[in-house]
Amino acid sequence: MKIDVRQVHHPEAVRAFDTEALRRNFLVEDLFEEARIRLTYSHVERFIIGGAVPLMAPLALGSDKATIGSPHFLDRRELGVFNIGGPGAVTADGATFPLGHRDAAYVAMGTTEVVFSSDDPANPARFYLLSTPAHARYETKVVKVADAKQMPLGDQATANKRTIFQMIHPDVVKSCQLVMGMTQLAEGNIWNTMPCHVHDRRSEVYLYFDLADDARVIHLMGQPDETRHIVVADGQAVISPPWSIHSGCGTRAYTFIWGMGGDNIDYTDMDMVPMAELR
Ligand SMILES: O=C[C@H](O)[C@@H](O)CC(=O)C(=O)O
Ligand SMILES: [Zn+2]
Repeated sequence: MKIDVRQVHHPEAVRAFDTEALRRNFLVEDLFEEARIRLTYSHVERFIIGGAVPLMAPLALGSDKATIGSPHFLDRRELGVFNIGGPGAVTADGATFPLGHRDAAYVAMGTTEVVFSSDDPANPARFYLLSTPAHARYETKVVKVADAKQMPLGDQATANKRTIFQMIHPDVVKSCQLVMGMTQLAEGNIWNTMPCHVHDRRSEVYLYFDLADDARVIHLMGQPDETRHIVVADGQAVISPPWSIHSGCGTRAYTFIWGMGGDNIDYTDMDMVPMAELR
């Protein structure tokens, strides 16, 4: 198994990046390939960002000497799994956890075998994976989208009416540093996370999905006074370093999975950026 590696950058260096360099360093494309697990290792927060699309044969999550360096993927890590495809299951050390469309699972540190499967290869599961280093073993648990902590946000007038589903969150499941959930925009709404924020003590990854083939999200990144954009298609993820805003405007409504790691697990700990400071 080969893992694509992404380095970290000083924000002053990123100011000089052209479109191609921004995409090569911060956008994760081709996450979901049939019958494969694809992984990207980012030195930002040591996130591992992945996709698994099992067909007939289940797919086992292996480790990698060059990046992880432990015999098993989760020896010193925890894992969030979100199913954005058809019904499937994640099996952790022999215990099978069924995951329907948009359900999630938290997989505990110390799990030696993690296997992904689809119920029907004609309508395969699409598992989005986000992993961070961990220091303690908590409980592997399914979080059904119906059991998420829901938070309505935004307004139709500002085209940002949306629902936040907090799923891997201290109020729902215990984790070391991983905090994850999903944000669904209401029909006719296009903006996420605007007004925007930063949180220097935490990094974040956004995985955009539920976009038509010809729909795009114009994702905004960069320091608040040095913003850049990345044009994102369905099933692609953007890495947001601690110094970067993370916000987006779609050509129509979409859904995204956000995941954070870092110095605290307080979802509300954000430094709001005043509109007048954006450049
Ligand atoms: O730190 C929190 C994250 O950036 C997201 O949860 C924000 C988000 O989903 C939204 O405003 O739509
Ligand atoms: Zn954030």
